Amino acid sequence: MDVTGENPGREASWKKMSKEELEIQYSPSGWVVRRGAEETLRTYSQIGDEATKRAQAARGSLLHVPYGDRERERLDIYFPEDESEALPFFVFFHGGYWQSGSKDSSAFMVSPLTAQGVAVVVVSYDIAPKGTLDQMVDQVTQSIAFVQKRYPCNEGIYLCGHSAGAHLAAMMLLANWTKHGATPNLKGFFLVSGIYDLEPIMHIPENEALLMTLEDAQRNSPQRCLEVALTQPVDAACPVLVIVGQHDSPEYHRQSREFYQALRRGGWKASFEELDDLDHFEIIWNLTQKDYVLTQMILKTIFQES
Ligand SMILES: Nc1ccccc1C(=O)C[C@H](N)C(=O)O
Repeated sequence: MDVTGENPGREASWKKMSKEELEIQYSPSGWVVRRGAEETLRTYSQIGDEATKRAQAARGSLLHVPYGDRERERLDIYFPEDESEALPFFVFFHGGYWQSGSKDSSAFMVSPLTAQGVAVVVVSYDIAPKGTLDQMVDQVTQSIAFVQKRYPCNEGIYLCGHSAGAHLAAMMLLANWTKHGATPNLKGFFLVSGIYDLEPIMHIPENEALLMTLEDAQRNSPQRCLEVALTQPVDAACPVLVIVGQHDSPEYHRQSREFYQALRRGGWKASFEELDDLDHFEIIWNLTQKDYVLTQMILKTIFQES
């Protein structure tokens, strides 16, 4: 029993870490097992670049569509052969610590999903130092409202984010849609290897570009917002999959598990999946493959087979 009556060791677990240990815990490439860190990062961009080139070259896509006035407020839409507008839409937010990556290297899942009749949207947003976290959250909200307005007959909008992108997607569980003029038909969330409490990030070198204050970190932490807001899920039937790789660091595991638990307490239909023998990067680049366990999980959720 914890004598303080508080959650035993929870916040304390990272607050007791040295700066060096925090930096290690929050460096995903330091935990990979099959390649070196550098080679992993290279492979990740290579696979992303190639998948995106292939997807963009195929017919049936709308590229660089503006969802706002700023230069980075652009998205790509990839359609299945059957170009109906009554399709499920899978919207993807890339990772890269809110300071790297773009839609032009993140279209990993286009081929296996469009082959099954799902439209895929890949979104760019203003990464740091140009964009602040508040702006990124706002842009992501705007991009989803845009998809809803443009395709009002959609058969569901499914949000997926990786790493920092999982954070942005998770913030959408708490979004204020009235401000954006459309309530999206959200039918599912896939949160892959994400960060849901931003406070530890203030203490690692990545914050030099983000320049988060404690208030910024707290306001943009879905973990904290869920715990304090006590909002009911807009749709209690909407599945939220919190997914982490076996070879993600212990802090990434802790973040995913605690966010999953907060979702459950908040009444969300959340599930937690640890994917066997995968690191922070393989977990997303494998989405180029139709037989990959996560590709199959996504398709099952969209087409509701159990
Ligand atoms: N999470 C990511 C997602 C996509 C691309 C990079 C990252 C990184 O975290 C890079 C970090 N500088 C690393 O070395 O682990």
